[in-house]
Amino acid sequence: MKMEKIRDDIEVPIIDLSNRSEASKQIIKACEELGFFKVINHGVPQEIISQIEEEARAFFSKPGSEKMRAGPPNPYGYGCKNIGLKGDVGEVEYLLLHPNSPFLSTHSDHFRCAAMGYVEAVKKLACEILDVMVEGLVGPDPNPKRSSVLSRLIRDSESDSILRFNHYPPSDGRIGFGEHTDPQILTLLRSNGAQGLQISVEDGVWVPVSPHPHSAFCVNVGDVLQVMTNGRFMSVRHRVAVQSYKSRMSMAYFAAPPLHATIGCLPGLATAEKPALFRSFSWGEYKEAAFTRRLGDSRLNLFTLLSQDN
Ligand SMILES: C=C1C[C@]23C[C@@]1(O)CC[C@H]2[C@@]12CC[C@H](O)[C@@](C)(C(=O)O1)[C@H]2[C@@H]3C(=O)O
Ligand SMILES: O=C(O)CCC(=O)C(=O)O
Ligand SMILES: [Fe+2]
Repeated sequence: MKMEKIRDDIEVPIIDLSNRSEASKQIIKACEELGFFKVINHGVPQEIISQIEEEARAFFSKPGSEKMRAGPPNPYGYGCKNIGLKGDVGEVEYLLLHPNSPFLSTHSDHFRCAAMGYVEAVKKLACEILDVMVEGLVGPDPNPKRSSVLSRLIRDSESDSILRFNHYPPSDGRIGFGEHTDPQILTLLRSNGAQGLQISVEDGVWVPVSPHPHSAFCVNVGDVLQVMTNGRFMSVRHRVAVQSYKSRMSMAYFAAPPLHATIGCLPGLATAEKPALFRSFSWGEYKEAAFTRRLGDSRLNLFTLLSQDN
């Protein structure tokens, strides 16, 4: 068995969004070094968070037979232990929702309202973080078309963003969600006080992400953002292994472009010294590659421009 090491001397940085110019520098640094950071003073009302957390708790406390009625996840719906379609398993049950999908209509009005309210609020936050990132990457730009180059993809009415609720039982360290990268642009995660999320800083070396202070969101770079920043930002492998008598609940908003959007390096980030690392593709093409593979498979290498290595 591969030897593993846990490093608890590294902390995911906490970034205060109320100071935009400082936040911009800190976000760039975090995305280059760890691919993960937490945000506070993010503007998402606590009431909106509490409402959806309460609905999620109520959903997971229903009897199995009732939850099964919201499944199987093909790809949206309720799932238990099986993750994706290629045989990956973990100590987790989950609900995967596409906010534009009719699947939401199988839930109560309460649930639907709370989920839609939450999605609107986290979408706004994701867009703000992406605008701050672009500012840090290319400097302030009075042209809104250029400064919103990333957030526009998320605001688009055809954006393929999804919402995931995870519920992990108490455990002695078993794998709840195996190691993987998130395929989309950016992930915004909230969790209850039970720890379990770990990020990989090098092969076999894991950094636990401490349960976020009550008000924080944990944010991570997805594969698409790695491509759009020409590898400057890192889509980092992470996993969940709960070691607690408490169960862990998490909610992840995966901010994604529309299926037809073309994904390529942002203007100015590929240069003669650092040519584009990846070929362009549509999000639909990438998603198909992602969703037909194992959880831990690397997908970005399918789009790497190999000629650069030769
Ligand atoms: C095994 C898989 C589950 C996943 C689709 C995939 O084929 C590979 C990527 C997985 C992942 C990880 C991040 C998100 O939780 C997720 C919803 C996503 O977009 O990609 C899951 C997919 C899933 O659970 O269906
Ligand atoms: O539950 C968590 O903390 C993380 C889950 C995750 O990585 C995912 O849903 O992609
Ligand atoms: Fe993830």
